[in-house]
Amino acid sequence: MATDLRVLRQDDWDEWYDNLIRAFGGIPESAEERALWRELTDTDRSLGAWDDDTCVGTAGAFAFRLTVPGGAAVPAAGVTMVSVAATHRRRGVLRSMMRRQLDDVRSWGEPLAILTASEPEIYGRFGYGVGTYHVNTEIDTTRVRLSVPPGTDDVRLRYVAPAEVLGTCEAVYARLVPGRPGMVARIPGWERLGLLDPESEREGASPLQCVLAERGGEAVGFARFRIKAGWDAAGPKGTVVVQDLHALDPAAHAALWRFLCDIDLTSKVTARGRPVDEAWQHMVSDIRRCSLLVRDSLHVRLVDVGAALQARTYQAPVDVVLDVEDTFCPWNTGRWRLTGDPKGASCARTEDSADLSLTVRELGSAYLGGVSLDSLAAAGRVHELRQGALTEASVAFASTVPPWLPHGF
Ligand SMILES: CC(=O)SCCNC(=O)CCNC(=O)[C@H](O)C(C)(C)COP(=O)(O)OP(=O)(O)OC[C@H]1O[C@@H](n2cnc3c(N)ncnc32)[C@H](O)[C@@H]1OP(=O)(O)O
Repeated sequence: MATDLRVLRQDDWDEWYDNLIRAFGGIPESAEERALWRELTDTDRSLGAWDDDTCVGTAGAFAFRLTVPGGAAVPAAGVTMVSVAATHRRRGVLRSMMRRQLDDVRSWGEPLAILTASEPEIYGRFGYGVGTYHVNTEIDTTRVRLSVPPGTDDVRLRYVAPAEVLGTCEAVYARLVPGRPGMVARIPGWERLGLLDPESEREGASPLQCVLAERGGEAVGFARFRIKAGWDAAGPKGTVVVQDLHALDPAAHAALWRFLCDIDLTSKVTARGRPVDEAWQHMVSDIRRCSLLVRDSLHVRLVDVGAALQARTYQAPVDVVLDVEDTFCPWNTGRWRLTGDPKGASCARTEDSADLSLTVRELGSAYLGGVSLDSLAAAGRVHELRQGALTEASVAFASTVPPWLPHGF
């Protein structure tokens, strides 16, 4: 049975989206959320697989700009809304969509494709590597106290209605994007996702609350969170469920975390998807009382190896020949000379002998500077062909600021 793969038409969106929702369990979203995803869907960049008149496969690609080491905002297809009907699974529908999609991304001139995976096992075969990790945490605030840096008490916190200060919060977010590899500049409408607050998804917690951090009347950070009240025989046992927290400086960061850890009638703070290097981890009195679960986050695929590698900078001088294997996108296969430093880079095809050999998947993992080539080599996934090349490249590819993607998509 052959399915027909075609670009999504506006009129087909409802059936297309229903296939996606069903593949994720079939629980309908609120009307507001559905309408927002419809608005955010770029139909010209989306694919549907059809069996006669029935939609059996979906895949989209947001037109993102991704911050890479050095601060450039590089076009990256944000692969999303991937699903195949359970009636048609494991017959190659996903593979056909990934084939068409990566060909499209290449034709659009976007050097990168990125995604957050429902299951990490799916996308490696298509050349994606895990490029960022994040931390989920649960802090026992009955036992943990924060030692905060100087200036924390100068930060003023106030409750505000989340929608009223959306523009202010977005301005804070926008200032952070260039400084952190892995962050994505907002596309229009995306900011409203952060305000979606259907009661059905709160799991008994309060409506969304927002606290703005200010210094001298200027916004320097914000936190959005919910409170899940709870009691047992010994008294209050509420949980603070953090949704977003962004701060422009260490004092604002500390003020917001101290506030969240200190709310009366709560004994726990939970936060998902936080950066691996977040400063609060070094302020707490007892790190063992803060469970830290590290998870894969952004999966990165170099669609155009040369353009991608020269779009970022390198934290130390590097001059290496990479022998790249890319079975799914063979236009990348071959030897590439990468020359770079903290100011810029060039990457072009070469006939020179190789210093390192690896697949495009390892390049995707190392690309944002959060996974070291050295550790990939220790796993047998990168091979050193010239002595010293591995250390040289590992040091150069690393990023002082670990990459972080603050949200899924
Ligand atoms: C970026 C995102 O949107 S992530 C969201 C992904 N979607 C979901 O998880 C929703 C539920 N799952 C599904 O809709 C489907 O099962 C999909 C999309 C994951 C897979 O679709 P299928 O059409 O069954 O995949 P297809 O038949 O093309 O498989 C291609 C290869 O991937 C493998 N594969 C597919 N799904 C999985 C999986 N969940 N885990 C491990 N391997 C998988 C297949 O075995 C096959 O391997 P091979 O190349 O070695 O033969």
